[in-house]
This record gives sequence, structure tokens and C-alpha cells, in this order.
Amino acid sequence: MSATHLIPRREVYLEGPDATELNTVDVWTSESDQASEADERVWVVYVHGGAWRDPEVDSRSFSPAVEVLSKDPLKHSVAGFASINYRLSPYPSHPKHPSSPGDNSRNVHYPAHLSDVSRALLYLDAKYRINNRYLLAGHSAGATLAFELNNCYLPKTQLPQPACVLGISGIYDLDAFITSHSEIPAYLALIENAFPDKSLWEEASPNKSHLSETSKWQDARVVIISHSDDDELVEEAQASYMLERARLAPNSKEKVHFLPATGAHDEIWQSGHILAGLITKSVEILQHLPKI
Ligand SMILES: N[C@@H](CC(=O)c1ccccc1NC=O)C(=O)O
Repeated sequence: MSATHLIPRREVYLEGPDATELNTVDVWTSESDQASEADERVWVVYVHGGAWRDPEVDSRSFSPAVEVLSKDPLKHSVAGFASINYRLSPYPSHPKHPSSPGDNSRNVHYPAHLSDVSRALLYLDAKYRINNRYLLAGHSAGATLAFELNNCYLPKTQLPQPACVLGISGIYDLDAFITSHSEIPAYLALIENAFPDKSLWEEASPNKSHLSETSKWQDARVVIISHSDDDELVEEAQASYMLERARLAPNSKEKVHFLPATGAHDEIWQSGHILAGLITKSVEILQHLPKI
């Protein structure tokens, strides 16, 4: 990658009657679209947060970090960046952009967010051959999605395997998240909004789900959990729960890492520098692994 200023193009990963305006992925590359089997450079694929519902936190929330990374020496190791949009859960009380009941892009619940992220990854693999060479990074609800990722959400498909999964400010244990903020009703409302069926909370919590044995992060070469002490929205314990679970995985001693972040919850992606720094460190960890 050589350009210092990259402009994203928005690509549509789902066509047909089920497609909505949120079934898109922003892609930044500086070269032609040609996929090459021999290309060892990594792809960095980002899944945004926003509590599964905020229309103002979308694929564009990765732009500040891409801007920083495009000027970093790391750019030579990166084949492309992608940032996935996915359908959201309802947000009729949003002050500026309330969702309406007829909007197919903003009225879904777990696990529809995950089937969309899965479709986007299949699209990226078909077009850019990201299998085994992408870093999957997620922030907040996006980190939850990254750690939930599993072939089972889109039956009869094999998702491309991430080389590294990086979860930043993630929510990994839904029940504990609610309990630790029990004095703030908005937290329960937010989780019930995206996960209305409470009987699925355990399955949807990547630290204790029965699905975790077959989750994609299990087969990643590197698993990184990151949290900032200055995070005012998600408690540090969430990162600890996921780390505890990840450390039970085979070869966890070599592959599971904790990376401290800095800044408030949304400052991490808003500043660009903090998110970019976490991605740079993750790619370095991945590249310093002995080749198998
Ligand atoms: N801006 C969001 C709130 C939000 O993103 C959030 C709030 C508390 C804990 C985690 C959050 N985001 C996780 O993706 C909203 O308006 O619903």
C-alpha cells in the first residue's frame, strides 16, 4: 500500500430482497482489486460498536484510524482495510435519527447482526481472498460480534478464518454487564433491545457460550483483548471474563494477549491514533510469530 491518503469505496455485500442499505462494507485499498494467492500482506477488517443500535456509529467510525494507519510504516504490511455495516436493532428514541418500524435495516435482533457480519466476510473473501490473513478488530458491541463469530449463524457456509481477533472495549458477558450497571436502567434496556430473548443471553455471551468451542477466535493464531482504564461505559471486568475464557484455549500461552488501551470509550476510535496503535501492535504480534 503506497498512497498516504486513502478514499473508501462502499461495496454492497448482499443483493436481492433481503438486502438493506446497511448491507455494505467500506473498503480502502490503494491498488487494483486483484486478489493474489501469493500476497502475504494482511487485511484489517473492522466491526463498529454503538450498542447494536446507534445510527451515528457505523462503518465510518474506522476512518480516523485508517487515516493514521495510511501514514504509518505498517501500511506496507497491509493489503487493505474494510469496515463492515450490519443491520441494527431499533432505536425509535434516537434524538436525531429515530428508527421507524418499517425500516428493515434497523429492526433486527440477535443473531441477525452476526449473519450480516458473516455475509460481509464471505463477500470480502470471495473478492479479496482474506482467508487466514485478516485481522478482525471490533470495538464494544463490535468486539462482542468478533468473538461470537461462528459458522453456525449462516448455515452451510465456511467463514474465512481470521489470523488474529482483536476485541477492544468489548461486552462479553451480557448478564454480568447488566448486573454491574444495575443502577442504570438504560443498560438493561440496551441489552434487551438487541437480545429480547433472554434465554439466548448465555449463548450470545462469548465468555460462556456453548458455541465458544467452535468460535472463529479459537482457531486464530493470535487473540488480543484490549481495554482502557478510562472507559466510562464498559467495565474492565468484561475484558477479564473474556481473557479468562481465552486462556482455556489450546496454546493460549503463546497466542492470547492483553493490550491496554487509553482514552474514554468512544475516544478510542474517534481519535484514530488509539485504535491505530492497537492495530499496529496486533499486526506486529502476528508477524513475529514463528511461521508454521
Ligand atoms: N451510543 C449508544 C450507546 C453505546 O454505544 C454504549 C453505551 C453503553 C455501553 C456500551 C455502548 N456501546 C457498545 O457498543 C446509544 O446511543 O445507544
